[in-house]
Amino acid sequence: MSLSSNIDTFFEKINDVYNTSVPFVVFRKPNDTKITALYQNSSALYLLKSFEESGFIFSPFNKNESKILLPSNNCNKFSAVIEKDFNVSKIVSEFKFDENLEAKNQHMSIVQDAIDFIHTNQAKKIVLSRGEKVSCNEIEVFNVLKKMLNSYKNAFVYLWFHPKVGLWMGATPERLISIDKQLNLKTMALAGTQKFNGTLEVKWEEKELLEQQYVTDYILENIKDNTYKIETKGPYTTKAGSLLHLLTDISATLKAPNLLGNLINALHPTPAICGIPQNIATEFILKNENYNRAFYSGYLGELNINDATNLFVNLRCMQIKENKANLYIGGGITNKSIAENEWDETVAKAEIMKQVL
Ligand SMILES: C=C(O[C@@H]1C=C(C(=O)O)C=C[C@H]1O)C(=O)O
Repeated sequence: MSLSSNIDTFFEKINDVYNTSVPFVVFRKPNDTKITALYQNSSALYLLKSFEESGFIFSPFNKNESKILLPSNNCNKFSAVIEKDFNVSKIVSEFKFDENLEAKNQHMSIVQDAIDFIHTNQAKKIVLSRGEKVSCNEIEVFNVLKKMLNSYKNAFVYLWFHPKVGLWMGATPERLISIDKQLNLKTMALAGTQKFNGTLEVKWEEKELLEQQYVTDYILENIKDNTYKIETKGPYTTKAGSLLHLLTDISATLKAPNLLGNLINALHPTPAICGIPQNIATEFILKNENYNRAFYSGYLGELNINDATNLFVNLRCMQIKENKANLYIGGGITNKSIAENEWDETVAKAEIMKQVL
């Protein structure tokens, strides 16, 4: 059953849920004013068995690992409308982070290895990432969530918790796939990054144009067996917080409802977060990134809820443990990449989360 309440009651209720330590998720879709909470009536860990199930899915990056589901039939739901920005303290929490020379050298070194590997023509693009730990004096997760909701209106903003897994939150600009009752499908090719300096009228270099084109080509190739009426719009410049990306919107119609699982498996992981060719890029990532991506660059969202599916790629996200935030950030490497610029890109992406901590 879904209940609608006012926004203060909504946060009181979700705070109570959090205090009972049951699995839950709070989310708001891009450019929407509705915020929804879903919480389980036990602390069981449910793993997805089939893409025909209904609930909120939380999938790791690695395709071979289990996906977690908060199943609709074991969950309660409530929602509210956000009418205005939240009143949140403007005080930025005091924090230290380990953005030291060692982290920089380490990241630049694996980026350089990827550039060299790409020059051997075994891969065209590899997305490399890193984790960064931020220690705060205090993290009040619902306050952080409210800041994200205020600041990142065109992102999918969420807070996900499972007592057996941990607490994740993020504000992602990237839709993996949305499908409505009529089987109309929306996805996107998002890649290429530069800082926003007051205008969307910017020039993109060949490196960014190419790395984004790889994503568009891959998506079009991989949806074609299961869809028809494919249309594209773009690439155009889009803003995500203080960053700009290149975006191509892709729409189509799914041939039959039972093809959803095939389609998700055909899409994830796209070259926006993995690379080209997928198997070689995945192998390079798993072998060379010296940390576990876990749920970063996996996907999450509503699966078959009211006959609709809305999944997003888990980017601009962090895992919170007590007063530490573990940020996850990455970027696409091609033969035109420069290691130091790739480092700077991850620093800029980390800023998106540091701003709300
Ligand atoms: C990998 C990330 O972002 C992805 C990589 C981008 C890039 O390489 O320019 C841009 C947007 C996303 O597709 C991230 O935010 O961690």
